Amino acid sequence: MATRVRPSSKRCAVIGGSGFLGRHLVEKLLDRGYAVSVFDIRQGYELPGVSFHLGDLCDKQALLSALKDVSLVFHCASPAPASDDRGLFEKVNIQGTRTVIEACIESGVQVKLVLTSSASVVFEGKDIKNGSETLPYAMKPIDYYTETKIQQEKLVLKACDKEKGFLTVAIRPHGIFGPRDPQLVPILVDTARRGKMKFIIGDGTNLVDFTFVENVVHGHILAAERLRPDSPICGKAYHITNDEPVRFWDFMSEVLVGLGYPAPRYHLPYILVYGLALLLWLLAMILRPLVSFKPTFTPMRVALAGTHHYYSCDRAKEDMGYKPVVTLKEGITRTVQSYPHLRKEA
Ligand SMILES: NC(=O)C1=CN([C@@H]2O[C@H](COP(=O)(O)OP(=O)(O)OC[C@H]3O[C@@H](n4cnc5c(N)ncnc54)[C@H](OP(=O)(O)O)[C@@H]3O)[C@@H](O)[C@H]2O)C=CC1
Ligand SMILES: CC(C)CCC[C@@H](C)[C@H]1CC[C@H]2C3=C(CC[C@]12C)[C@@]1(C)CCC(=O)C[C@@H]1CC3
Repeated sequence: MATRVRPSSKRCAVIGGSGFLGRHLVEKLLDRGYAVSVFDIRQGYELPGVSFHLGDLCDKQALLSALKDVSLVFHCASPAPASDDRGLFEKVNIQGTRTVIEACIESGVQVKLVLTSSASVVFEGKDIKNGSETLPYAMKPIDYYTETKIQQEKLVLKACDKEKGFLTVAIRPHGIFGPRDPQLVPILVDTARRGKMKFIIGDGTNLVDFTFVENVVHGHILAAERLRPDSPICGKAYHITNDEPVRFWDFMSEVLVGLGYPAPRYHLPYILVYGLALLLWLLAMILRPLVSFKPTFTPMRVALAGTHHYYSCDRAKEDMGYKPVVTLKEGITRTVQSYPHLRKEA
């Protein structure tokens, strides 16, 4: 009978480790003495202590070689929400996550899987104020990305099996920002440079969670280290936020002004902008075979910009001792400083 090697508890794998969150997670894991195997479709950087395994997470054989001798797996790979490609989301977030689960189970005796889910799995485009993890999954998710993140989270939590030694947990961050973020600040600045950030959608008082990337990393590592058969976190989902809901438009203004752009000033009714965004989106879908254009103000972005959506992280505080490690103010300062190339030229 073949003997199985018990994996080193200080070796872990980060699927999606070349991405924004993944790389921050890898850096913190290295600080904490872990050796890290990154699995991704691209190699984003080089670091001592990190081995890269390039491949698609839908390919089980490729995954199995990256998970060799690993007892802890973080899964934070996903296509970008802006890609709006239903087939790709289904393939990567649903089929790919099934493959990740199978590979984890086949690869080791005791394996822990920490999934990066999203707080958006309960968001339907209507106000959520201090939402807890007891909220039901969205019946009408706002886009394909969210639809497949729901399926992905369900798969991972359902797979938790203490008898088989396969332990899972899902972290639900919201609005991650920080140095090297490829979407929030770059899209915001691009919109400002094209002169489209003059307007506030709605009355501007809607509160939202924006979460500094290091707090999201902290939540992942706490979850990984507390994930044991006797722990209450097995098979559960946890909101990880900055615990400082902020007005969406105050946050945007602070980042814009920090980078030298004017803050938006004029108000437009939410329902009008949402209706226009929906029309444009439909038009883009119909014309897709002939011309390709990507509207900036998608229905999803307008819904996120014009409603309340902030979440309670009390469950993470109680079960994992979570507390944000970087304040919103400090997070914004560090983020703005990290983008000198996006500053408005004088
Ligand atoms: N950013 C945010 O505000 C939030 C993000 N999340 C979740 O956090 C996670 C990380 O997001 P973020 O760091 O922003 O995203 P990134 O796009 O920066 O990182 C994801 C990484 O996964 C890679 N990847 C995509 N498809 C595959 C595949 N088939 N096989 C292997 N690797 C793949 C990407 O490569 P490539 O770049 O080439 O596509 C990228 O390197 C995601 O699961 C996302 O859903 C949740 C809440 C909020
Ligand atoms: C054009 C402007 C109205 C908005 C510019 C900023 C937006 C690009 C971002 C504001 C809120 C962000 C957000 C996400 C992506 C970037 C924003 C839309 C997510 C959709 C990323 C993935 C998730 O899981 C949820 C996030 C919610 C907030």
